[in-house]
Amino acid sequence: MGGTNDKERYRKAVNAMKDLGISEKRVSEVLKKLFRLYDKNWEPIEDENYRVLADAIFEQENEVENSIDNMEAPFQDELGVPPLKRRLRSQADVASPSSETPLKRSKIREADLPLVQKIRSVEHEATQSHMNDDDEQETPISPQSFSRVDSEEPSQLCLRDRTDRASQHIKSKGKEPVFSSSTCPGDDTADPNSLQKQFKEKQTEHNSPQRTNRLPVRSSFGVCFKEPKVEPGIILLRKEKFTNSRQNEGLIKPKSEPAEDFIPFEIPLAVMPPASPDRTNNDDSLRRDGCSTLSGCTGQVNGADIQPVCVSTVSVNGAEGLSVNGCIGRAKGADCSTVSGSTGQANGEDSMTSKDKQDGISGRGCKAATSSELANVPDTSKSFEIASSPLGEVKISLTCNQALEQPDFRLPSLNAVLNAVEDRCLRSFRILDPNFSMIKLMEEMCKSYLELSNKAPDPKEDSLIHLSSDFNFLKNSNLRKVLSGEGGIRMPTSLHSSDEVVLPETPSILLLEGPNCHHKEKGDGNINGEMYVDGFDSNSSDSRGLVVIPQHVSTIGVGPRHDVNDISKGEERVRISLINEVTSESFAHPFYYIPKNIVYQNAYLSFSLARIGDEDCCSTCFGDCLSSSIPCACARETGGEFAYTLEGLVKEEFLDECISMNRDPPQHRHYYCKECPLERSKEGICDPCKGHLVRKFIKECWSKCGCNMQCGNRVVQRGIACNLQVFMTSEGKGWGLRTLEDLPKGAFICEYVGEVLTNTELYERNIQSTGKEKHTYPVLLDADWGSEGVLKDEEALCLDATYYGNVARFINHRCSDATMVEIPVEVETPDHHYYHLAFFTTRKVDALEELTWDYGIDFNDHSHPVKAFRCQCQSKCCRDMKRSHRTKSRR
Ligand SMILES: C[S@@+](CC[C@H](N)C(=O)[O-])C[C@H]1O[C@@H](n2cnc3c(N)ncnc32)[C@H](O)[C@@H]1O
Repeated sequence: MGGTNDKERYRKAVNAMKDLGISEKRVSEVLKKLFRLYDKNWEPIEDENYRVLADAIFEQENEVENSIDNMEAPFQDELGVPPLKRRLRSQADVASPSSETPLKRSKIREADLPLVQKIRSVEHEATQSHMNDDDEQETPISPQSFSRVDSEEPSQLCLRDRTDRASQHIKSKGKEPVFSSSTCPGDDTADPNSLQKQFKEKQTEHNSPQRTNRLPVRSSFGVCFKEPKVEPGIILLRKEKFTNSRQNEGLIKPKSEPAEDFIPFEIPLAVMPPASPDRTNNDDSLRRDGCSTLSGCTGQVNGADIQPVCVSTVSVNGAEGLSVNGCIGRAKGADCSTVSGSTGQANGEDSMTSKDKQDGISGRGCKAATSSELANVPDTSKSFEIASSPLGEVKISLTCNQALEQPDFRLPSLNAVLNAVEDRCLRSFRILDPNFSMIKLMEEMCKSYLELSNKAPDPKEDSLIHLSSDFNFLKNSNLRKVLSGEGGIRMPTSLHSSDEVVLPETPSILLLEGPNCHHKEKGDGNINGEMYVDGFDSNSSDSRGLVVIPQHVSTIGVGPRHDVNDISKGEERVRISLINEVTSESFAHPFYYIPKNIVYQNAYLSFSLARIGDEDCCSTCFGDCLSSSIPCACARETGGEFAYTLEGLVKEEFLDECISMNRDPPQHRHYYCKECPLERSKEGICDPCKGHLVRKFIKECWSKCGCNMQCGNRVVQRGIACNLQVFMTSEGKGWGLRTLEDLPKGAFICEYVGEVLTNTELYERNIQSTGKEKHTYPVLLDADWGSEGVLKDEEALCLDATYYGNVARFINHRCSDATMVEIPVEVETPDHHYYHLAFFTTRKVDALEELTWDYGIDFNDHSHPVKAFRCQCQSKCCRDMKRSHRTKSRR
């Protein structure tokens, strides 16, 4: 058993199923069972163009889907069903009472009973055999354990049987129309040549929120994982080394497994150690001008496709000089060394892909290696191929450096990893499209990479992406953090207290510009012709990174592009331009411009009209409240007088009080929480509350008021009205905000906009920080924290403008005599737990003057583990003592 004949037949079966869009892995699993069932006899399996095989695969898939559909969410979690999809699924189920009931879904067609039953028997037998080698007795499975479906039920027709359809198709493949319109009314898949299309549609159907029945777990239909193939340059090692206990858990292991001699059933993915310079450069026996292939797999290569159980080195290509973690495809015409391991039995030709053969390079330069050479292959790093361009020239792989050697390391399934990433994306990047798929995204990346690498370089442009030949830098990089939604920095900052809070990072992966790109703090950033990415550690040999971006394009690598003529994308009433007259640094802030706050996830914000009592609105007012002789109810908050003048400025007295509070907080009243959310979120002992300034609020009219939008008591809600510009500061503060027009004292500039987070969410964002980030953008909405008993977490709110924010995220700090002061403003809700933080000028400000704000940092509090930044505010009253001493001594 396990001879060439078997291999050929196995391969044929795989190819036949491939035509139906079924992955080799799925085929292998089922084939293995059938093979046992039919006593290693191929005929019944091959009969009718593999009808039995197709039936069994589809049936098994139906069963898995059904059982998962019927599971409780926690179990679906374990299986990696994405929460969004789960939500959609349950909505769809509720919305469609007529859709399949769980009972119906769990049914199995009567016609298929014997086959399924038999397979189960075999599985059962094998399990028993696995559990107790001496126990050869078959435990009968009762037919009653399978429900029956009324095959006459019309509503079942469309839903039911891809099994039937596939079988019919197989029977008459290529000869006649298979799916008659009578099979399923409205079915447009009757085209005999479009089975692939049909399965694609199945997939769409699965992913569609409108779907009324089930959403699948990831399967070979749901997401097309790239089936592993042996590429030139892949070293195949023994699969035993890469199995782990988890994978084995689900396996049926009969006493003897002849089928495994030729069917690589167990490990679903190629495991590829990435190119290490040592290996590729020093080990000539394994490298021949481009690629080496070792095969040590017991399951082995036969022609074009293969091989789940492969361990490969890198395909290093000579031609383009590109290597992405060893995953760039072999350059055409490169030689190939093939090494056969002891049990693996590939010859050079067999291990070539079909494309290789087309290229006419099959076997050229291939040489055999011994199993001792194979054993010398360092095995410290493993990569899992995840996605690739259509022909496999570019691939993305995931590397687990040395992780596999760790005793506790458990190889997660790719499904679980992808689901986790998709979850993170849903949370962190607001990706709401249920069809969003990481795999597709990565495939697009491969395609784009390929396209760009094939494009003749424009001599005027230095714009091609240079990817590091070693992606190990991801280990330490911000890029990884950002892509995974992690990131942050511990720094002391709070608007107005010296409390240390943990702040999120700027996702500073980004991508410097053109040939001049450099990072000030990291030397010239150019190592081996590659540039540093902002935030990467120049001391680490791993720090080579991405350089994208041609000089003339203001864009970023991850996130949106920004229009330098209006970074607000037209979301504000005025345009907000951006300019850099100081450095060559491009604008590379990976944030989304939002003009209004948006809740991130758990923050509790309730804007119901019912909560606004008569005393908190002016429902009988008309026109402009400020023109009325008697102030309306909305002035109650400010002591019966409106805070704004008829000119729309904050009244001087009110403003001065707010300024004074900021300049000298100890002189003003503080609230002390019984249990401070800031302290509560820290680990260890919960320190007493350090106090929160009792602030003066402005209350604006709102929707329950009778006045109009031009009412003088609606200033902040009308949005930015003056001409602002984001500019590069000359003092080393990075980007800043300035006015392009003269402004009077008390003028509204903008509000601080960002994601509304709970204090815990902010804390969680930041415990994942790397501590290297340059800029941070959180503020606390803590004005009311101390006034209530014990604040629930969902009521302890913060704003974080790191990923989503408005122009205020560019406002720099200035100690004490800043040009702006922040004032809390109520608009939608009369209570103080959520409010808008609005900036007003503290004095007359001239055109082109920087707009600054006192963050309230206590630079002298040395208990802070990390200082926010070295203050460059240039104020005579600068509180950063070191900075001011240094400045004085230089004078
Ligand atoms: C809210 S951001 C302001 C915009 C920031 N300059 C930028 O380029 O994105 C706050 C960060 O700006 C920098 N910054 C703000 N004020 C500063 C000051 N007075 N001196 C030095 N750096 C300052 C610090 O890196 C701080 O973490």
